[in-house]
This record gives sequence, structure tokens and C-alpha cells, in this order.
Amino acid sequence: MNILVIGCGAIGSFYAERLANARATVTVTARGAHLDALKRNGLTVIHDGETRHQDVIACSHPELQSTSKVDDFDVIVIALKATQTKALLNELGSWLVAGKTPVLSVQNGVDNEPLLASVIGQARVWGGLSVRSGGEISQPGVATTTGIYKVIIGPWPASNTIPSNLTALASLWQSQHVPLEVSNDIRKELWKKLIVNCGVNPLSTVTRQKTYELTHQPELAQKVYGAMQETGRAAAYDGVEITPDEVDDMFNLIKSFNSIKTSMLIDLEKGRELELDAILGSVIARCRLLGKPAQITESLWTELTSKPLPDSLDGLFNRE
Ligand SMILES: NC(=O)C1=CN([C@@H]2O[C@H](COP(=O)(O)OP(=O)(O)OC[C@H]3O[C@@H](n4cnc5c(N)ncnc54)[C@H](OP(=O)(O)O)[C@@H]3O)[C@@H](O)[C@H]2O)C=CC1
Ligand SMILES: CC(C)(CO)C(=O)C(=O)O
Repeated sequence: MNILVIGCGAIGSFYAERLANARATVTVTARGAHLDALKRNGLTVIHDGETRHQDVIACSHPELQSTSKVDDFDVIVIALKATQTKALLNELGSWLVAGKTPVLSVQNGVDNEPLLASVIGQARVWGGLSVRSGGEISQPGVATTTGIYKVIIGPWPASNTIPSNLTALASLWQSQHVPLEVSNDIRKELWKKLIVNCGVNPLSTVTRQKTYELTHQPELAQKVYGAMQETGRAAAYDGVEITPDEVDDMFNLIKSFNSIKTSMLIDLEKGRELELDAILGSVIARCRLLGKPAQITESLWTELTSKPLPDSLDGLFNRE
């Protein structure tokens, strides 16, 4: 298979390396010193102490547009930050539209897939998420990662018919022992992941704590659980039912993880934009639209940004 991974950060690097090792032809996009290093030395992933290396094709987005067509690829995987989805569509939207290749998002949040669908059409969009994964670009050309990196993917928003190219992509990852689940209801899976992210990512950023402390110190754990409950309530706006047991399951899941530094805390430490709209904003806006309380997520929002609380879904991405 010929696979394009847009955004060769921590998550993109891990999955691209496994695909290349499964003998897929892998192109990754990157920029700056990281792109230069990828072109010069290939991609290195240090996963839980094991160093792996692959030669990949690396290019910038302008180079991608000038050297290839969207249908040159069998699948496109988007592993950018959710804060970058709209910019991607501004930059590469017309290139993406000119073909039939399916596009899989493995980003955090529940609004990437609908945003992609609004430009390239729902039929070409697959939803996805990465479970129990952590990491960062530790130096140009090198991703240092930790965790299980389970993938859950499925046609957006839900379908009992799984396309053959989705199964083929899944088989490549499975051949590399990447735990994988194909879902008929990926939108619900994305909401379940958002329960975890909304529970731990913003609070980790406020307190500078990893997931173990957040879920084991009683005062913090109470806030994590409260934000998770609010996220479960917000899902109703999208017609997704989350039961109290499912909230408990997600809390227990993150509580039993290896202690992970959340991606939002890593972003804070690196002085990068935080995925606040995708993780907190999407929950706050939906609770407000439903007339349901979201005190904990609202107070985390206020601690992390001076932007006004979002009360509609309009403009949630890349708000000024
Ligand atoms: N890391 C983690 O622990 C986890 C992350 N996730 C989610 O996965 C998604 C990806 O996260 P993560 O891998 O950490 O993010 P990263 O920031 O590490 O990766 C995104 C990559 O895309 C690059 N990029 C952004 N815009 C462009 C552009 N226009 N042209 C070329 N390259 C570009 C970035 O470069 P630059 O650095 O220059 O911006 C960066 O290398 C997010 O939604 C995140 O929340 C999920 C589970 C765990
Ligand atoms: C759930 C968690 C904390 C680790 O996979 C994550 O998704 C993140 O860091 O963004």
C-alpha cells in the first residue's frame, strides 16, 4: 500500500514507522529542521527504549502538492494536532478534494472528522484514535514514544460496512503487533477517548502532573472524574449515549495506565498552542447548547485561556 501520513509528530512517526516496517510505501509530511533531518537520515522511533529506523519519503505540504496527486495514495492518515486541522484544509483542501482516497484522522477530539467531511465528503472520511500512547519529537528526525499505541478505526460516523482498504490498512498495523480494533461506531469511540482527554489533559496542564497522580490523588481524581462526567453529558448533543458505567470504565482505564505525560502538558512545556478548543471547548459548547452544567471543564478553560467560554460550535477551531 502507498500511504501518506500528514504530520510526522509523535503519533504520526510511531504509526508511519510500523507501516514502513510492514513494507508499505510511506510518505510523511513535516517542516523545518525535523523535515530536513527526515530527508537526510530517515525516521527514527525510540519506543519504550527500543530504537527502530526506516527510510521514508519526507516532504513539506507545498512539495507534496507539486509532486503528487491525492489518488497516488491508497490511504491518507492525518496525525496533526487538532489545532492544525483547519489550517491543513486551507493549505491542502483543494489538493485533497481532487480524488477519492480515504482520509483517516487519528487526532484527539470529536470535531476533526466532521471538519474533514465538510470539505472532502463524509464517504471518504474514517475516524480513528490512538489509545495508551505518549511521546514527542525529541530531536529532529527522532520520535521518542511510550505506551501500547492501540488503534481504533472505522468509517465516519458509523457503519456496518467496512471498506476493504480500511481492512488492508488495519492488517498492516496488525502484522507489526499494533493492537487494533475496527469499529462500526467510531464516533462513539471518539467520544469515549474525549472523556479521557477532557478528564486528564487540561488538569495535567494546570497541575503539571502525569496521569498517575491525576487519577490517584483524591482531590485531583475528583476533578478528573467530574470533567469526564461532563464530557459524557456533552456527547448527547451529537446523539451519542454515554452511560455512567462507560464514564467509570474510562476513568478506570486511565487510572490503570502507565503514568503518561499528556500531549497537552508536552505542548505547554514546548510553548506550543494547546488543543483547548478540541478538548475543552467542544464539551463546554455542547453542554451550553444542551443547557447542562459543565462547571469543571469551564473552570479549567478559564484557568488555561483568557478566551471567552465557547457557547456555540461555530468557529471552535482556530478561534482568534
Ligand atoms: N503525543 C501524545 O502523547 C498523544 C497525542 N495524541 C493526539 O494525536 C494528535 C497528534 O499529536 P502529536 O503527535 O503529539 O502532535 P505533534 O505536534 O508531535 O505532531 C504534529 C506534527 O505535524 C507537524 N505539522 C503541523 N503543521 C504542519 C504543516 N503545515 N506542515 C508540515 N508539518 C506540520 C508538526 O510540526 P511542528 O512541530 O513544526 O508544528 C508536528 O511535527 C493530536 O491530536 C494529539 O492530541 C493522542 C494520544 C497521545
Ligand atoms: C489519553 C492520553 C493522555 C494518552 O494516550 C492522550 O490521549 C494524550 O496525551 O493526549
